Amino acid sequence: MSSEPVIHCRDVVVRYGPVTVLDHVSFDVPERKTICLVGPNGGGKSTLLKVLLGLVKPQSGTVKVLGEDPRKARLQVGYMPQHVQIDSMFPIDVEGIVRMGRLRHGGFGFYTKEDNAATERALEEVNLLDYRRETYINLSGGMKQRVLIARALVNNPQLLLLDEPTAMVDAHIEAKLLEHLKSLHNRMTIILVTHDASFVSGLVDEVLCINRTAEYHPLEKVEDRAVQRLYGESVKAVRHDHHLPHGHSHSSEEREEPE
Ligand SMILES: Nc1ncnc2c1ncn2[C@@H]1O[C@H](COP(=O)(O)OP(=O)(O)OP(=O)(O)O)[C@@H](O)[C@H]1O
Repeated sequence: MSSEPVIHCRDVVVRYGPVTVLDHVSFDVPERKTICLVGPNGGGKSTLLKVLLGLVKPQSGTVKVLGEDPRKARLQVGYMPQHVQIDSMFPIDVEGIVRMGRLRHGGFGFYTKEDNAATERALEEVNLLDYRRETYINLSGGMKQRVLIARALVNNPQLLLLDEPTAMVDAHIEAKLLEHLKSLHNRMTIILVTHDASFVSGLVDEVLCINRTAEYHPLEKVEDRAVQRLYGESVKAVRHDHHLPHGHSHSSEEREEPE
């Protein structure tokens, strides 16, 4: 592979009406790095992910994903959103959710054999093949999260974007997700947004702090007080010790998880 960065942003400006959300943001992400995005609420993290997905077009600046315009690179980018709105009157199964990741722009219609095989592989990867016919909305937070990861992986992407992947799960599920991300680390470039930065210990190569601007900080620097003032409390939690805090919990709804 070439040494071209997987992500290249130069002087990217995004405004919503009169409000500048990203102000001359410039950074590169080299191949097979795992980068954590941290920053205060409203700092522009989700907007930056949308720019990388080609969903938000900057007013100015250059964005290249895998050397292309983000919209062209879209099929090589896996995306796990924070939430998926599923109407409870529309009982889509696990397989249906994952297969959605195979939809091409304007390509509604029948799924091919390849689509079905890719769906199966992705479900196997997250160990949920036996749950393929279960109704998605009935699953626990941790299982839903794994289904969404399978959907993000279904095109065997070169770049994986995860928006708050631990937002709805308990500490033991976090630990499993961490192990899974470590296993993907050698295969693809990973960008993850998190408020729960203790989760990323031992996984991320660098932290990209976003607060209207973007700045890389090596892990050891983000505990610096000046950095914390700029980018908020979330930065504080990035540590090198590789344990998850005991009793740390986001939800009590978990049911027994398949290993
Ligand atoms: N579609 C939109 N129209 C107008 N303003 C928006 C839109 N999307 C986001 N914003 C505003 O842009 C700013 C940045 O939002 P963004 O969601 O990117 O931040 P964030 O860092 O992801 O925040 P959080 O940590 O709370 O998820 C916020 O002030 C938000 O209210």
